[in-house]
Amino acid sequence: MEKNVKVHCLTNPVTMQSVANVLLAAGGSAVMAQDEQEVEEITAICQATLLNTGVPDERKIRSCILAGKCANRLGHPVVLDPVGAGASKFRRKKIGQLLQSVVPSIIRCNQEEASALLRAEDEKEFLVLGTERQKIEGTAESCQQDGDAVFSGIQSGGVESSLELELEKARRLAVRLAKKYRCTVCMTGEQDVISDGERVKVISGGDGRICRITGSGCMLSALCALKCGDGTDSFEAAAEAAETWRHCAERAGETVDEKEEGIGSFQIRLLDALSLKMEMERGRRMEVQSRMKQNKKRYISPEQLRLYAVTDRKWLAEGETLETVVETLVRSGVTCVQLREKHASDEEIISEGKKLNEICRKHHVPLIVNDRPDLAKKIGAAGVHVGLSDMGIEKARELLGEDFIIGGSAHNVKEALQAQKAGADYIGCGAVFGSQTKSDVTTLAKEELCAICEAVEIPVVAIGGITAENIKELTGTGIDGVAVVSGLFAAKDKPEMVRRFLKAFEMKKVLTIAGSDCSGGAGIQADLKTMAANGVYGMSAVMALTAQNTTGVQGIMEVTPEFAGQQIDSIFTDIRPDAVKIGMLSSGEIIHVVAEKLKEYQAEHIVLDPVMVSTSGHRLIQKDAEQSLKKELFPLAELITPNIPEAEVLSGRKIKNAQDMESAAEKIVEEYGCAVLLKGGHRINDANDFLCTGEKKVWICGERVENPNTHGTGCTLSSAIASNLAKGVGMEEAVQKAKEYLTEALKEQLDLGAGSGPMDHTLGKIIFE
Ligand SMILES: Cc1ncc(COP(=O)(O)OP(=O)(O)O)c(N)n1
Ligand SMILES: Cc1ncsc1CCOP(=O)(O)O
Ligand SMILES: [Mg+2]
Repeated sequence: MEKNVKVHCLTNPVTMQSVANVLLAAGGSAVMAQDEQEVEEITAICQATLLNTGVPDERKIRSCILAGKCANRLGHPVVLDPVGAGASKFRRKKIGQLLQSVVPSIIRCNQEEASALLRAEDEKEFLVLGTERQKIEGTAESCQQDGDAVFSGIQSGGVESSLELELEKARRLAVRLAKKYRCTVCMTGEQDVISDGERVKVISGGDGRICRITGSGCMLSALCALKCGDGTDSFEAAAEAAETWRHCAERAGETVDEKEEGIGSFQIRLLDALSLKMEMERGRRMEVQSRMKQNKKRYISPEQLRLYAVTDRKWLAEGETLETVVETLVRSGVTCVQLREKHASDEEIISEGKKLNEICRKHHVPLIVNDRPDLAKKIGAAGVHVGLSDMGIEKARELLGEDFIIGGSAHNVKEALQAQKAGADYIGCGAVFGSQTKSDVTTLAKEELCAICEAVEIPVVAIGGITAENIKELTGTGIDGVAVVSGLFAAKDKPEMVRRFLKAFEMKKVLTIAGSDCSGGAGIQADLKTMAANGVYGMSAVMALTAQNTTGVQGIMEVTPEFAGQQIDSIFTDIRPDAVKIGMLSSGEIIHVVAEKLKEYQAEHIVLDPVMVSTSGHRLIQKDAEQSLKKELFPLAELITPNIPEAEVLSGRKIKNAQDMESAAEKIVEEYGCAVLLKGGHRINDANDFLCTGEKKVWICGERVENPNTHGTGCTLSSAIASNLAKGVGMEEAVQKAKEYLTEALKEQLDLGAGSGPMDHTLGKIIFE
């Protein structure tokens, strides 16, 4: 919050004081007026209006309507908290009337209230919510995670948590309500769902104790009003408020001493957490401001360059205009916009630029003007992009001073370093995939792009022919974002296209289904370390605990098949993995459950390390389990990674040399239909593996590293391959990169334990100190 935002609160008598305190703690202030004779005057001197219908009566609703209409006229944001909207006919009617007269920016409600607001129109929604809802229809709301004061005394016993809707239903509910009232909905519950009808954000975390506090929902509504009172887009404001509130609840929960303190202390800690968070943010903001002042430079962060939309009217469909399309794109999540209209006159660029600038400013997205520093200045844009045949960067800086962003183009490392030296704030590199928008371009090789990213300190964006499909080929190049013309402007469904582009930047998630190695060198421990080092988010479903160390295995305790399945359910129903690595599964029953679950969830990119025979030749799983593995899991795998003894069992052939390896791998591919990476190991060669995918047969050569500590190399290799596949890398490159990672880990020469020790999965790098 930059300035002290005043929120006009028409509030709930039960929570009036809490609302005032929360606004003060968050750095704003509350002004409370309710009489019809003064509400409009007070609305006008505040920056936001909060309509909490609280304990409604005719006069209160009339005042809410007057204040809401006045705020609408003045363009001030209005937050509506329709307390207990479905609890009585009177409430339903009065809140309905209010919504006919006032356009809210945000409706902050719980799921019951959301349904009640939709109910008049669509009775079916209630049926979808199930019988539990019917039990309380027309009565009070449940605990509802936001503890609204009015109803905290009349909860209908025993139905609280069973009233929570499944997330998907909650999402649909929020989207429908947002569409119906053309506003943002901030719907609290087990998880908070924020939607403006197009965008949806789900927020989790917090602390269950918050629902035992009177008025926590009212306080959140006040935070929503405060956030949008400073001009923040209502969707962002609601999401920020809900995130802040859950964060504060978590902090409060952590600081309450459960033995000594009760719910009263929790409430105080909640306020403490809020004020401390705001203090910290204020401190950080001042630091950034003073840094910006010192540098006197407009700063563009790598995040702001993530999805950079570059205009070209030629891609617009009938009925579309640059303004409507840019508005849709930035609302959907585009992070930067460039006005690039090669055939427009100066006057047209200035007038179009001013309109786009307004839209971009509203959504806090920088507008950059192509080629012309002079026009960027006239428009008041955030910056300019100049190429090699335009005005040079130094000259542009002279003209614009230190406050404008300047982007430069580069096609090789030398040009990139020159642009950086000349004072560019970011670099655009292309055309990475050719282009139908710009004809006079040469294609920039991926290797050159990697070298540029490595060489410069400033952010780099790739440009040219980038689509939601081919963007994954840019994974691992080091770019900070992509600049896109036709891929966005010619898209039919633009919000969906933005979502697809942004998804490419999301952190990828990988699941390991394997056994634990308490000594940390192999099994799920090695898998998780490998995933972290390879930049993906690791998750694990533990199939067995082993007591082992570098000298051997001392004990095994399997989980039950039911529990094995339960873990996989927990993972897939919340954080869907982009790839799965399967390691040691010791019984046929567990293998069966794993196969069924992976089929049920249609898991992708399954890499299976068939831990059947140790490198020394010992069988590690029972015969029936081996059959289940072959019959049930191999057909689901994209790749299996046997060592030589395992490949001998699978192919039924002896493997004595490289040629035997090739024919054994081909036989396995033929029989089981999945790709095979046959690991050379010390019996044939130390570092070369044979990859056979059916279409392609290739030796993947690696560097031989003298290191006796090889505990967990198989787990590490397969996890690294799964991580690469999750990032969208093709199979051959995924294997090649995984082998390089393994080589580096071996080269660290970690030497722990009495036997064959583990590797250093961090490659000796400490990422936080
Ligand atoms: C982000 C971004 N990168 C590169 C370019 C290309 O600029 P330039 O080489 O000057 O070519 P034109 O766009 O002027 O045709 C760009 N515009 N944006
Ligand atoms: C301006 C520019 N510079 C290199 S390629 C290009 C055009 C990119 O357009 P598209 O994304 O439609 O290929
Ligand atoms: Mg140019």
